[in-house]
Amino acid sequence: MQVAPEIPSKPVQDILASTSEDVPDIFTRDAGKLSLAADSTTLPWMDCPIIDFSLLSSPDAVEAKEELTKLSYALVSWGSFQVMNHGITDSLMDGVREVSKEFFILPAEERKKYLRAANDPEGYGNDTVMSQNVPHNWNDRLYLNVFPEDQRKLGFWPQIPSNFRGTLHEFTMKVKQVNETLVQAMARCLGLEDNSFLEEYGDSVRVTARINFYPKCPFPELVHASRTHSDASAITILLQDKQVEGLQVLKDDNWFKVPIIPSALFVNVGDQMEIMSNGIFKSAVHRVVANSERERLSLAMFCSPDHEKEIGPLNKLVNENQPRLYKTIKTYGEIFFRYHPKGERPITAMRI
Ligand SMILES: O=C(O)CCC(=O)C(=O)O
Ligand SMILES: [Fe+2]
Repeated sequence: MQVAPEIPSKPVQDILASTSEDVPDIFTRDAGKLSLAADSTTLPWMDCPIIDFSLLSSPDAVEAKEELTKLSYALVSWGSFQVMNHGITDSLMDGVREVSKEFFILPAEERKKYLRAANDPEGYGNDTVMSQNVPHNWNDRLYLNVFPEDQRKLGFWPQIPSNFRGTLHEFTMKVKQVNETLVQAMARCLGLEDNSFLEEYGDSVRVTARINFYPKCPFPELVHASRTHSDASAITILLQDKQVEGLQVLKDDNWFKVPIIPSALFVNVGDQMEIMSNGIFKSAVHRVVANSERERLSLAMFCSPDHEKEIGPLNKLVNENQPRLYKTIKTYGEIFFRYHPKGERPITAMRI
């Protein structure tokens, strides 16, 4: 498929600084269809299981089984859940939030050094948009390949603050461990060998960090902070803002607000796990709403199979009662970037 040309945009912060308009129209293209602000006050809170990570590998078989049952429910119903006792300290989580925030509030001249190129997601700036009908997100993000280490393009890694690189590295190594344990538990949920999904990852898990900064918006009901989407990953491990909500998850056609649970990580199933599980686990459809009072920061760590690895529904999950639902695919990340910028959902094109 031909890659459509990108419709260029600057970081939201810099557009705001250079215009007299409250909300420029590149952000409000489908404002007629939006009623996000009204929704946000009246929507119910998401009431999904909180998984105690430490119990997933408990030597007490009954305890471990109970936690696995909770996890199974979360994976097939919500496609997302909160995780406690994951082994990442509060001080590391605060540290990574802190260095991220420090980057986003640097003067434009300094931030500019890390701007991404057209049609390439890696680096700093607004997301790629390829259709005049698709609004830009009210979101500046820094998108970095963080693992394997030889995939890092350090030119995009901020030098200020000086502890940015070390802190993100430390956080990445911890997230990698959380991914492994969770993906093993997810295989157990389906009665499979622990490493069934990890083997599909190929030589190594790929971790991409997406640090999201959502500036305050004078008319939040007119914009998307992040348009409705599901992630391209196998699973996403998300560090939410500590104080400002905004993330919402879709379940059975209804939107739910995701609460902030201090010390917890929010995990969602991405498209590649939905494909590998032959549709048993649901990739979570979610969005983020803007806020007029406060800016918001989040850090999504996308854990995915190696780009060169072909993935598809696991053979053990395909049978007469469960026919194969998805094609075998490679480099899903690239497929994602052909569909999402046009406002389309890539996973629907992967169905047989
Ligand atoms: O900001 C959030 O809470 C979620 C961000 C998100 O969905 C993403 O980066 O893919
Ligand atoms: Fe997402």
